[in-house]
Amino acid sequence: MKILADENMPYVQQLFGDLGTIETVNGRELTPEQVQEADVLLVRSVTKVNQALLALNNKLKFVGSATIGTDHIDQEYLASRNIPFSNAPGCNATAVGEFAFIAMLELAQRFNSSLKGKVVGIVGAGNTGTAVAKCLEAYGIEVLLNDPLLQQSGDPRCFVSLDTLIAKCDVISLHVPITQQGEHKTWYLFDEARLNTLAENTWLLNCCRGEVIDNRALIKFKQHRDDVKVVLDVWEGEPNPMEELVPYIEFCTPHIAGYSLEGKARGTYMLYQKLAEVLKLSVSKEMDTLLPKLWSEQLSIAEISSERALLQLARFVYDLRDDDELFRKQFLKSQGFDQMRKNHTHRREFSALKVGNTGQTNVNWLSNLGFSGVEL
Ligand SMILES: NC(=O)C1=CN([C@@H]2O[C@H](COP(=O)(O)OP(=O)(O)OC[C@H]3O[C@@H](n4cnc5c(N)ncnc54)[C@H](O)[C@@H]3O)[C@@H](O)[C@H]2O)C=CC1
Ligand SMILES: O=C(O)C(=O)[C@H](O)COP(=O)(O)O
Repeated sequence: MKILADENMPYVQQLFGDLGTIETVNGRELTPEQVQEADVLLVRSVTKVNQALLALNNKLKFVGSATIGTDHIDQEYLASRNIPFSNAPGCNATAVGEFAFIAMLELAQRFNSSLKGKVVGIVGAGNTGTAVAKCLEAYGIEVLLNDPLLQQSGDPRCFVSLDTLIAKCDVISLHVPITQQGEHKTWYLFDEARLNTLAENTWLLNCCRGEVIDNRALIKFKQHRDDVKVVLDVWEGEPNPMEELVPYIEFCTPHIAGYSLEGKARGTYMLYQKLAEVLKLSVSKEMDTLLPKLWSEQLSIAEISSERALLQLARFVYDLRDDDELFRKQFLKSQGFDQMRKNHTHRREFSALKVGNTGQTNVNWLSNLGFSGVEL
């Protein structure tokens, strides 16, 4: 069996090695000729899987995408050819949640403000949006949710309209899939008109898909609204963000909010489980055996005395400033955006850090934030 896998997918050899021959490929440049002989195709978000890509292949038994988003997959076409497909829902939700939380702490530090006391609005309350809310609520932040689809489906949480969220929130974090049709389409959800409704001093974060914000309109908006601060992990026209936009953005990253080691491993592992199901094989491998041990056995914390101390702890896990600095140096170089993604050192999730309480004060809330080993 020939298994074609994106070169940026960790643990493919360990999980799929027994099942066939693995060939790794650059997912962004994959051609129909390369796919021709594949029995299994494992991709990430940069590969458009459609009729054009699969035109020469008549033996494909499974397509898997180790991602949450599925906008790069023509699922209708796969179904028409009876090719089973699976993505990896939720695989990197914790990574995105922690990324957005850390970015908010960084904004607070940069603008001599405090995250504590702000109201945060989450647009899209699925896996990633809920993961952000979990971090914020552990830290005692008030969160408002907007998700008309979940609201209509009877989700028992409390929801507000997007207009109310914009009016009431100091911080807005976007977590919707990209959709181009229907009543709740998200393409340019934040267009010029909506950007102009943002309250003074709003912080806006986009960790979902670039086109949820009209990036040209954002440039125009920022030219006269320096009070609004923006964090972008995703960009319209990836891998080529608009050059004029970058100077207006506080923290720039190349679509790596979901790049925790655990998140990527979970993505590959979920595809392994799905392929085993499709091929009727038993699942013989455990995900936990893939990951390196806990990152630090013990970090004893007397107290987190201030938001600054919390940011120090967060930076110990992931220092967003490093990626931002590299992004500004690299994004205009040929392949700069993709090289940064390819070479990204996977950060660990909070759960990889074992935090010990010295008993002097109550730091139990850190376990709600996701850290391991906090004594209760
Ligand atoms: N930057 C990154 O590295 C990553 C980006 N993503 C992106 O984030 C998106 C969301 O991921 P998840 O939360 O896991 O997906 P999910 O499917 O669990 O949740 C998305 C939520 O958005 C809601 N929604 C859809 N249209 C909406 C609208 N117009 N207004 C408000 N809510 C709306 C849906 O009802 C759903 O509850 C993915 O589709 C993907 O595009 C996901 C993972 C990593
Ligand atoms: O899961 C998703 O959806 C994402 O956006 C991915 O985390 C992005 O990573 P790649 O699949 O492009 O490596």
